[in-house]
Amino acid sequence: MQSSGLHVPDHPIVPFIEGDGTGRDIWRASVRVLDAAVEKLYGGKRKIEWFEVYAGEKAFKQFGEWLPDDTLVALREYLVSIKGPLTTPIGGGIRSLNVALRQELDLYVCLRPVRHFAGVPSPVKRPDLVDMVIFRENSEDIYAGIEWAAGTPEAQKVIRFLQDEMGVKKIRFPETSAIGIKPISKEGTDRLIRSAIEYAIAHQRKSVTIVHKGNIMKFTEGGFKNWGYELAEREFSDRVFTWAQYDRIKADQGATAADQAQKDAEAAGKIVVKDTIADIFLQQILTRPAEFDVVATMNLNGDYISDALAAQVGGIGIAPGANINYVTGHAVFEATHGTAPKYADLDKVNPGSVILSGVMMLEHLGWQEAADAIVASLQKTINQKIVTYDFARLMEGATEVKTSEFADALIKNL
Ligand SMILES: NC(=O)C1=CN([C@@H]2O[C@H](COP(=O)(O)OP(=O)(O)OC[C@H]3O[C@@H](n4cnc5c(N)ncnc54)[C@H](OP(=O)(O)O)[C@@H]3O)[C@@H](O)[C@H]2O)C=CC1
Ligand SMILES: O=C(O)CCC(=O)C(=O)O
Ligand SMILES: [Mg+2]
Repeated sequence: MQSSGLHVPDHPIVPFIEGDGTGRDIWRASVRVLDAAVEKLYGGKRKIEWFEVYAGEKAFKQFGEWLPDDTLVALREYLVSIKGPLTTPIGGGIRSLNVALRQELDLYVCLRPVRHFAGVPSPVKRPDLVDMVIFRENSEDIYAGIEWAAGTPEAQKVIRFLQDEMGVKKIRFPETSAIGIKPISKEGTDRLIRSAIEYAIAHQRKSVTIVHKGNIMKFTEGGFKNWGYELAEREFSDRVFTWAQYDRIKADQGATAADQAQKDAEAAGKIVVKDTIADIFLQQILTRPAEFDVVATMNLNGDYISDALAAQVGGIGIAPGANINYVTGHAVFEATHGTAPKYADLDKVNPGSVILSGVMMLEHLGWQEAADAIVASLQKTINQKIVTYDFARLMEGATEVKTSEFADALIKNL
């Protein structure tokens, strides 16, 4: 990583974590597709040197540790890596290894593009109108896992502090409450919103929508919204038009003038930075998806929104993502879905999400030709109605194939 960006050798060493559950089936299939595309496009001049590193159940079985230090050393050293999903137990046990990796490497953006591939079955009438890119803040929020279990001395201590020293009277059942903390900072918000706007500029996107619940959580989610607008106007004044500006023009000169100012800004190619409260956003992505483009939001909202939006374009079997620190160059590519344990080792699930995460990785490396070839092959394979169970159950006349066979079809269609 240099100030001009990533400099990628022709044979980069890329660490991978296979993942738990269905991760095993998916990784085996995905790596073949990625290698085949690179081989086909660059004829041996370029090649990824895969380096297995361990996390999750495989690491615990082999080394007695869920996230060995060596894994973190490798991910830091080699900058760009890819992983399968890792299991997080519910209500106890280890904390999320996925979150730990994001925190350890300070991967502050979770980038999840959502687009439709023609022919993929969807629950909505116009899935083709969904073309959004989620920028999910990845290091803060209630998601950071700062919480204490009900009945523990720690929870009691925090509750007593809140009641005795902060005058809090709103904890309904103080004796039996668990307590969680939701840190949202200006720095965290600034770097996320900056990345979202820079992406929107680089990819000629029309708008960035800040999604928050700032009417209720005024200082955390409301802070995110306000800091977002301030950052947009401070750092991108000649490239954006914000709804905060709109409101000021409306207050001074009336609604017609504000409308005209936005129209003029759009005609000049400026990016509209707007905001939406999270509950109505979840309705509007279904009813008016074409109005949303880049979406910038906090960690928990982003988690929910990414699965919801994935459903609109065919589900979690085709939902890629990346965890990125744009300053250090560290990036860990991973699917939006989890380990789907009931399907583990059946060679059944859709490897599309990890393969498309690999496509994002190839783009990140600047190997655009190989990335494009995989996307074209995926579209061709879907056109042939060769799909895994998740699509087959919703498509007429589909040929249902296994994970490995889907990879075979993709390679054939490259
Ligand atoms: N980044 C990560 O590593 C993530 C890890 N997780 C972890 O994964 C575990 C399981 O979580 P869970 O909530 O069940 O969510 P999952 O995403 O693992 O699975 C939920 C459902 O999504 C569908 N699905 C998932 N993956 C695929 C695929 N590749 N192809 C087709 N369909 C798929 C299946 O639906 P159906 O049954 O309808 O066919 C599955 O039952 C948890 O421990 C969770 O913490 C969760 C999310 C991300
Ligand atoms: O860490 C986990 O187990 C879940 C993570 C998750 O759902 C996500 O990042 O989308
Ligand atoms: Mg999730």
